[in-house]
Amino acid sequence: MLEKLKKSLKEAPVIQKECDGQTYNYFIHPISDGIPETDPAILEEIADFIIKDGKTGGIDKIVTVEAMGIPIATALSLKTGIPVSIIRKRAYGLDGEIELSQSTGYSKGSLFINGLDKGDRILIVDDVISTGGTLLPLLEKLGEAGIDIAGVYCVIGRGSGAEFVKEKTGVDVTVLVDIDVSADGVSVIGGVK
Ligand SMILES: O=P(O)(O)OC[C@H]1O[C@H](OP(=O)(O)OP(=O)(O)O)[C@H](O)[C@@H]1O
Ligand code: HPA
Repeated sequence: MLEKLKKSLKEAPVIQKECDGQTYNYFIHPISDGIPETDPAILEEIADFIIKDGKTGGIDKIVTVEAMGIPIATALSLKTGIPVSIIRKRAYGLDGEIELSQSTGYSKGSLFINGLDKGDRILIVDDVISTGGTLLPLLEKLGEAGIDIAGVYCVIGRGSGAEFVKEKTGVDVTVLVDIDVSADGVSVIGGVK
């Protein structure tokens, strides 16, 4: 299961990023960074797994976060015919736009939700969950806006972000592959069976 993804993760280089006086071991992989290039067979493995998992029925929109959720959401959209809505890092000033603050282990910024309506039933997909500092505020804002979450998939999980989000929101985050990242590289430590 997801063998191409797992094999490629073990080959991912790691660099150090500094944020708030802390060093973050940042892995570089086609799914999380588009570098060196993305094998469509890996995108297909991911989309096929999510579809087989059975939560795409009755969904109005696949929702993802700019930038690296986009290829995953697009692969899923092409296979299911479900449209994609993208949470962007820039403001548009449209009526009903919702801003939220995002923090990762290496960055801070704002995200802007547009194009989702109260009562929409959505599936969220993203490339990575690490601290949960992106997904937690996003789920909170979507909840306040009356959006119905059918499922959340993060392809790569590192650290305890998924558990943190579950504890704070009650929402289950399905992580396809769990990894450990050190300055020496990436190891695959678990994931969906
Ligand atoms: O659990 P967290 O610590 O929040 O990390 C996960 C987030 O980090 C990356 O976003 P980034 O803003 O770097 O976006 P990118 O897709 O543009 O690389 C990734 O796409 C997730 O959204
Ligand atoms: O280490 C990382 N690499 C790529 N994307 C990420 N998003 C959170 N952590 C990471």
